[in-house]
Amino acid sequence: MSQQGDGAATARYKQAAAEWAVDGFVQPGMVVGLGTGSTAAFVVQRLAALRERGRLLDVVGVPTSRATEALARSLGVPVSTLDAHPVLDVTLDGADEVAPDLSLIKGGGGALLREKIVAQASRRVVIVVDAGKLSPVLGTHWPVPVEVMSFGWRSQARFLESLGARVTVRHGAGGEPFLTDQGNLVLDCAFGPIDAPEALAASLGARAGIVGHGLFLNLTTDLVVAGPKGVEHRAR
Ligand SMILES: O=C(CO)[C@H](O)[C@H](O)COP(=O)(O)O
Repeated sequence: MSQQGDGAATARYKQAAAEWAVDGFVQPGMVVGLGTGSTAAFVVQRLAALRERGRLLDVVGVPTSRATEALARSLGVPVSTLDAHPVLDVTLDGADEVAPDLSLIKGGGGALLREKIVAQASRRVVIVVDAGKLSPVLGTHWPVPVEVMSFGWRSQARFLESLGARVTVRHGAGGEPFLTDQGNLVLDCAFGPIDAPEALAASLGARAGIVGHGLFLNLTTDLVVAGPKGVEHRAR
């Protein structure tokens, strides 16, 4: 799932931002949260390329999805678990939409729950994006993914509609309902521009059956954004 499309220029910006972030934030011996999606894949590829040059050999990654774990293993990047490393030095991850205060919508790849767990366990959360992800107000360009248990999911859909969302059940490429790594459904909730994300997050967080949502508030410590003018770093 991709909002802006993955044109060649967008892919180049994602790669440039990912490489800048790895080079700038990953130090020898660190335990690094590895996000999910095409930008996070560039992070994993950079770590693998540096390993091939004999650098960052003792860095260990904690993947946020089975897909990222498979990629890291295939490229020879060592992986571990959050249980083995309950506090991470830094996490590098992408995002779908980034507001000026560095709050985010995430979960386009369906890994929102593990991504948030890993981000909350990290001393530093570095979000890596192409400039097309920047937005004046969360919700302007992207729905909020909400992960729900399949038990009673229609009840959650009605609840989300009562909050003002247009709700779509996410499906996989083959037309089957998309299931997260936890076996849950994702309801993509188009709210339009969200005036009060904290209040919305509180409502979502209080509802039984909702196991996670893609509003990432007060988690980003650093943003690395790449676009036609180059790479820019913003710290919160
Ligand atoms: O939240 C995510 C996955 O759950 C991704 O970080 C987000 O969807 C951005 O993806 P990409 O880097 O492919 O544009």
